[in-house]
Amino acid sequence: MRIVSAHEGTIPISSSMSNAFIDFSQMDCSVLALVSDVVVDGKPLVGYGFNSNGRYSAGEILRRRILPRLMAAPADDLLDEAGGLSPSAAWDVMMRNEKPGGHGERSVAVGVVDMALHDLAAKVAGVPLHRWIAEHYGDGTSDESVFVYAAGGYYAPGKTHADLQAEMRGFLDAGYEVVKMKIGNDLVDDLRRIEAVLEVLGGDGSRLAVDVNGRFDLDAALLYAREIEQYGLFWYEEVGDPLDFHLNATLAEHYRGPIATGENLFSLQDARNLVRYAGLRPDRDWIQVDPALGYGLVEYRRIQDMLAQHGWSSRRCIPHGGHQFSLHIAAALKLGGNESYPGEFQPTGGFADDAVVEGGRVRLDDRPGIGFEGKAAFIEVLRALHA
Ligand SMILES: O=C([O-])CC(=O)C(=O)O
Ligand SMILES: [Mg+2]
Repeated sequence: MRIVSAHEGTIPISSSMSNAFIDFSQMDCSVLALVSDVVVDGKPLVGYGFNSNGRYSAGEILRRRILPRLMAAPADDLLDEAGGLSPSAAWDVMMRNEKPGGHGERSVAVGVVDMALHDLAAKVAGVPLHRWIAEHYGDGTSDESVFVYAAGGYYAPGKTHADLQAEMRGFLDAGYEVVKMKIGNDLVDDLRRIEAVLEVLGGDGSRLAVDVNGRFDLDAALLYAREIEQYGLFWYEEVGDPLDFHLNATLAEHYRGPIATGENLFSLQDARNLVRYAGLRPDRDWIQVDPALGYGLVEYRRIQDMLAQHGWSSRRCIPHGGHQFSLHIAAALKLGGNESYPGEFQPTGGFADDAVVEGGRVRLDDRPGIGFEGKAAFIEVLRALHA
């Protein structure tokens, strides 16, 4: 098989909300279609990818470096020994003449292509991606359903505590059991917001995660830690700068509850430094590396191998991003779960339109590949790329 053409574009996923570090008024996203020469029912199979959320589109890198290398490679360089499309062989091609370190947003560009390659490989095999992953990289089996938590609770102009409560109630009504909200703007107001959400959760802090988005210095991290420890929260997320491992290690000495971080670490090397130096505790903390932002699933598997060598279970990983790609990865690599954005980051965010969350878990469906075809508003955008 051969990739006949690559079609890359940028779409807005902007909104009026903000976290403690950025607003999303200018947020956008790279999207990609890889058209193959494999024809089924009179149509070529096409693999689709996009770059999760939270980092801007990476079109320049895709257009100038990554896609030209992919498209110039002899077809055989992208295949495995059995003649199937090999995302790991393609990874080596895409990363030719790229120095180590300084991963920046190159990892985002490679992640978009890696997602499309995996979508295509599974479609060629005629199976849902989780099955393809389980067969090629896993133990041959996937979890039938995946734990998901509902992420939201953003700051937004005019948003009241009652609005926040209504949002969280909506998540519970939709079948979620754990919810996440943003904190980090103002201690007094944040404590009131947390208590408002706890009211909706019947006072059960173990069902509420809070996310600082990297805003705090060490003093603020410890101050908030002292204030929120009493609630017994699900986790305290990305408290300081993603690369400030010392801050995280000091926090872990003082805060007994679970800590989550890693959504802004984009490489094996960064994830390894996190595990080596950030004081994370394999019995309670969570690693949130997002395969779409961090060089794709090929790199994410290397991260999983590294974690296993350091005594970490894959069940301690719950990727950031709330996308369908990670949902398949979570099922096939037996992760702890996956993020979900029931309301945000449209049209890319969320799972298939017919996905049902029950008891805080979502079942995988049988659509071939990642299954963007089951997400009407998004597949329309993706198909327009190669129409
Ligand atoms: O607000 C964001 O950038 C998204 C985020 O941190 C998350 O989903 O954990
Ligand atoms: Mg986060």
